[in-house]
Amino acid sequence: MHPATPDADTPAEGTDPAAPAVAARGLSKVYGSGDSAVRALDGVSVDFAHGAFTAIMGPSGSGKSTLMHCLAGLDTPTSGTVRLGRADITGLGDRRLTQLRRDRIGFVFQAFNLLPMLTAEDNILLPARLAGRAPDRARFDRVVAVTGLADRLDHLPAELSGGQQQRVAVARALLHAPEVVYADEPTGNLDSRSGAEILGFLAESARELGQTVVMVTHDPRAASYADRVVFLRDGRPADDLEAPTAEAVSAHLLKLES
Ligand SMILES: Nc1ncnc2c1ncn2[C@@H]1O[C@H](COP(=O)(O)OP(=O)(O)OP(=O)(O)O)[C@@H](O)[C@H]1O
Repeated sequence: MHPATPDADTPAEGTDPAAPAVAARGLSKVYGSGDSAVRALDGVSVDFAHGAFTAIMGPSGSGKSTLMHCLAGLDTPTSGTVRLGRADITGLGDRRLTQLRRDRIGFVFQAFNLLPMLTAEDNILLPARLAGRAPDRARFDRVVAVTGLADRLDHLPAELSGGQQQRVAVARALLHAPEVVYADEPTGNLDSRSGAEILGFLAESARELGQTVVMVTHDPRAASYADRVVFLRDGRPADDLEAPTAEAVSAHLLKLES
């Protein structure tokens, strides 16, 4: 299905299909001050296109998590701006940021953060219920179909494999058609088969649901599922690779680490 098709995925207010889904301009982040100051990001400008699946990679300490946290409104940059669609999210207060994360962003982290006493279905629906939104049934059915969870909906997390639990977390993140899904090492706790499944779902959600996905990973094989890899070094974009293969990603990483 084409991302621009007007249906349950109608973009939220403030989006502009012609503009990037997310744009960072001159983003810097300094932790601490004086002699102990660490410049985690050093003037990062990068765009993430609508419906693209992008991996962020780079050596340890290169600023990947800091960049993702600033893009997602979980951390405040020292300078520079982040736009989500047309909206500049830098400088928003805590309340507005919390609301924006809830309404317009989805998160998939390494720890699945499912509630053990709720079924898969109730876990997927929980954020919508907490936000007081009536869940969109058509969207729910589509997301459940994409994540292959139809016959697992009444299971508790403890009755699901790690891969299935992570699929529930992905479905939960995708349900409200967020403008962007941020995934931080989403396969870190999974065996390679379950990891491949989750990456397949993220890639499919970009292709079939028009979902913008930004993923931090250390794994060249994981990055090869993305449409593009942005490499960081010392808090700065160092390289950009389209249609990555695991081999090409490894070669770029080796070059960056040398
Ligand atoms: N809260 C913090 N206080 C001080 N320094 C920090 C903080 N968070 C990160 N840093 C520093 O900022 C730099 C970038 O960290 P960041 O976690 O973004 O890197 P990363 O590329 O995600 O690393 P890794 O691959 O090891 O997870 C590092 O030097 C780190 O030590």
